[in-house]
Amino acid sequence: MKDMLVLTNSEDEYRLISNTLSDAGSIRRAFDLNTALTLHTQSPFDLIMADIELLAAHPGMQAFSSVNPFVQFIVLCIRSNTRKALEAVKAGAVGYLLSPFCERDIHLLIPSLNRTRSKDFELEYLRDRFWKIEWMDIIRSKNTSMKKIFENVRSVAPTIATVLLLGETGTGKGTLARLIHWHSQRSEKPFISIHCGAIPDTLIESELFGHEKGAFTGAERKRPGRFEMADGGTIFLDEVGTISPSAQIKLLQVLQDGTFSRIGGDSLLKANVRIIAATNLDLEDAVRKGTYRKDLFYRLNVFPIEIPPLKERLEDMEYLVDIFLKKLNVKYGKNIQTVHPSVIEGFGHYEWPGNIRELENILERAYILETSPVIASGNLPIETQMAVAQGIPAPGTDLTLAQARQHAVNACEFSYLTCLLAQTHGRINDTAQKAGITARQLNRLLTRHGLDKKQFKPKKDA
Ligand SMILES: Nc1ncnc2c1ncn2[C@@H]1O[C@H](COP(=O)(O)OP(=O)(O)OP(=O)(O)O)[C@@H](O)[C@H]1O
Repeated sequence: MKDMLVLTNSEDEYRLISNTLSDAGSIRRAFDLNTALTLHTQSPFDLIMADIELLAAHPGMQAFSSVNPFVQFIVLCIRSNTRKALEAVKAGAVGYLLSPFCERDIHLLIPSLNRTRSKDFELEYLRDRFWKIEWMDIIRSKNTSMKKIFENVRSVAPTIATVLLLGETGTGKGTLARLIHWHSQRSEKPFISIHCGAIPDTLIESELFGHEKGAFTGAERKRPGRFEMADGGTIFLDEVGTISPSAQIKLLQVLQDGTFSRIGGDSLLKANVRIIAATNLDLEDAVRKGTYRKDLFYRLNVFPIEIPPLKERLEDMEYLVDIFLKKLNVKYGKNIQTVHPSVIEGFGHYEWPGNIRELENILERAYILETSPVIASGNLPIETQMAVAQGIPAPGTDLTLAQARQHAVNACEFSYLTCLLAQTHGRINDTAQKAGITARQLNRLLTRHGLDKKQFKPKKDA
């Protein structure tokens, strides 16, 4: 879904664009450049369709790009001004529409729009050189808090500062810890992760700091702990809020003096380890209640990063779905490229108590069960299906009847065409005949719904 802005004084053009692209995302309108820039600064747009005269072409595009470097432009321009439109394309616009234009002209621009966006994104980040290419998908976000988080990660990753990651389960704390490690000076050294909550109190100290032979019953051999294993690298202490009081003391010692000793050992060992900790507990509250050491909390809380739950970063739903489908296609080889737009929209009505992990799991299940090239709501768990159903406009919403009807028609056409194309393996003539329309009409519908017949061709065995 895109956030779009139409900058025009023409009522007809605005109406045509908003009707044609209503399914592609949210659309706002401005009548002059200043208002458009104010709206863009408040909440950056992905796509700006602007009258070339109001946009003032190059300077206008630069002003928008300085807020969001990935914003794309389509210029609207009268036929006798084609030269200006071409100049705008040379200056970076992805296309132009010559007035009077029609619905089909708008649809023809959409595939190049998607292509250009991802290429620009990659080029921007390659130029930037800080982020490693394999992490580019993860750091992609439209959400203001997440963008700030990635800026903070960029500042803190190369240092040795202790980082405390806060957030509900499944929000990506472990993923962020890895991101920090892989962008630190220690990336060639080990990243050792330990889930403190999963280890019994009696074993946690020995897991973290190791033990000497005979230190306790069953300690038949000397064993190094995770801090020794992580030497030179990073240790990730997941669920650090759960560790026992005596382990808290030992951890405090590492944070204060950089030293520790194995259980049953006398000698002090040096810890050359960067600590990243995570918790979904309210540690400040635990300190108030006296169940967590205040001095340890302050030592851990040097650079806190709070990750928002998924329901507060719904703008990223499409990016996340994209990442998971790519992974699933590699794992299961089915070549499912999309999730039905109504499903993505419906995801916005769900609470996501398990956050990104829950999204990943339900997509995997739906992927395995899906027999068409598009994931539809039928294979989702019932509570998610109910949320998706809420996204379908019903009487009483703020849509007009005409808009609600158009929405339903689009959804129906989309699922009908994907099922039929799956049956005919993307053969245009067969599909058109079964649908009772001409091949030309079918091609027009495919363009309108962003469907590509190649997606439906049977895969050749390797
Ligand atoms: N930004 C992201 N993009 C794509 N996938 C992500 C992202 N963040 C997390 N994930 C995926 O979501 C799942 C859960 O993430 P992760 O284990 O990092 O969460 P967590 O907050 O550490 O969970 P817990 O508190 O239960 O340990 C993982 O499979 C991870 O790959």
